[in-house]
Amino acid sequence: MKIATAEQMREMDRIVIKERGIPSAELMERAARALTRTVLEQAGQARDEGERPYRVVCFCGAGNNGGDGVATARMLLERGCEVRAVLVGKREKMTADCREMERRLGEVGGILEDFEPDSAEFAAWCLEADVMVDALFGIGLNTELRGGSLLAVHMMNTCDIPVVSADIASGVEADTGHILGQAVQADVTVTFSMPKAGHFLGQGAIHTGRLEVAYIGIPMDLMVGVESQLHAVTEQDVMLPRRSRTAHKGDFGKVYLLAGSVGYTGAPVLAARAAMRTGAGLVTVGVPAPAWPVVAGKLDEAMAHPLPSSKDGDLSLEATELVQNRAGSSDVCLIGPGLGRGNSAAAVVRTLLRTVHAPVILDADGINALAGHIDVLDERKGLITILTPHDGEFARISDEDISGEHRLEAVRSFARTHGCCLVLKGYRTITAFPDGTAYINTNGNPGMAVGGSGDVLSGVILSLIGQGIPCREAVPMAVWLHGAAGDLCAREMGEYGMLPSDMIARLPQVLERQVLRR
Ligand SMILES: NC(=O)C1=CN([C@@H]2O[C@H](COP(=O)(O)OP(=O)(O)OC[C@H]3O[C@@H](n4cnc5c(N)ncnc54)[C@H](O)[C@@H]3O)[C@@H](O)[C@H]2O)[C@H](O)CC1
Ligand SMILES: [K+]
Repeated sequence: MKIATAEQMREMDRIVIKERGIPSAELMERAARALTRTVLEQAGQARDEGERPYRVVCFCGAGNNGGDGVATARMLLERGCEVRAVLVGKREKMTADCREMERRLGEVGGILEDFEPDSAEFAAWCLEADVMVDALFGIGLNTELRGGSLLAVHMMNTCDIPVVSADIASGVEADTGHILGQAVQADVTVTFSMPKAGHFLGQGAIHTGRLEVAYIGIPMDLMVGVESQLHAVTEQDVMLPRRSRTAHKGDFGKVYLLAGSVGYTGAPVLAARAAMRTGAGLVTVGVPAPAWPVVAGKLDEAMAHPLPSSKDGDLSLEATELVQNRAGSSDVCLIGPGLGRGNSAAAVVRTLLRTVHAPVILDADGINALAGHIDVLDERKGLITILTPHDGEFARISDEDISGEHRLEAVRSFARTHGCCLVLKGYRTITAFPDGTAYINTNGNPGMAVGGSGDVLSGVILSLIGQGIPCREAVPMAVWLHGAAGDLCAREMGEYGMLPSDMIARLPQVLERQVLRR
């Protein structure tokens, strides 16, 4: 799903209103309809309306986001709810559409009160509310919250009542996810037409809660025409091709893994199993000889072969030629899970990068082998290299600042500079390509933050690329599928006890749901 900037949204609105003849107030009505639906849904989840009508308080700013809130208040009133709409801001600053919505609210007997933060009566009324609507600021927010706005945010965040935000949680900067002073903690955000980067990046992602994207009638050609290099990956974006009835194993990729060492025998097993469970045709695993009996004993379908190793069990330089031959005759290679940080293993990795022309996925110690040798990656420009670091591994190979809202730019900049695909793992994993296109993942949970989880991801990527899915689709899809398997585990067994092997076991179900039926 494409992500739009605040500027692109404003431009779309301008064209719709000026050139397509849809009045701005009509867009606001449609936005309010979507908000109203979600507010009623939220209220209905907490209690049955039977005993007394739902009670909703709408905090409205003076801009058009506030206008959405005022229109929502009217719709809820018409639906029989008890509603109070309060203006948080100066009356003289109200936009024309916000004023128009106040007039329409008056027509059905409602009023837009001034927000009185010190009113005990208002506070007591709010405490009995079923839902709060946050319509203080949307994409127009440009300075830190102050005065009444801050107090309204504080009320919403401390009342323990579900909050529905209009467009974006107030206080979150739409293009960065940066918090301007303080921000509303929404339970649900209903955004209009297209999502914004602030819904997914930095603290903004946390403040957004569940995100709903409401279509409010902006003509499709305008949305399709938005030139965006930023995408959010959701279930609708993940489509796996249906398998040909006449297929054989050669059609689904011959993939090679160079992984494992003494003490790290689980990583190659998890990555190979994940590759198999994602549908790879033939999986071969090269493992240093001392670790080989353990790895081979756990893999039935994959073919594990022992490699020359040093006395301490690390891969030795003598393995180079053998590995080069295996890797060279494969469709794609994954190098690194559990490979260890020995000098000879790192040297073998670098030689492979210099000589193997197949796409290479570097994970864990495969990435560490680039520390101080980033030129090896640069020299591969033109050949596909995919790096899947977590923050620590990324820090070892780059000087980029990955804190908060800098994360997206850091990943993009690295992918651009080094001509690779970079997957920075973590909450809202980001995948970037050399042309600046980036994908933000939207699923997953903290139960996935455990050793072995990354090995599963690299195995899924390996498998999809081996099956011929272009890198640009395969990598963001793999990240989402990995997250979906994790979410399924969390639902079934909780975030504490789930293991990477449980995620592998659920990959088949997750994949099957995404297969194109036509
Ligand atoms: N995109 C659409 O299709 C539609 C958008 N709608 C809604 O309109 C808002 C954007 O409205 P806008 O009036 O441009 O901005 P805001 O309401 O977000 O902000 C109002 C105004 O406030 C000033 N301001 C900014 N920061 C502060 C601050 N910290 N303190 C005080 N004042 C501040 C600034 O001048 C802003 O211009 C969009 O998000 C949607 O919710 C339509 O209703 C439907 C169509
Ligand atoms: K808002």
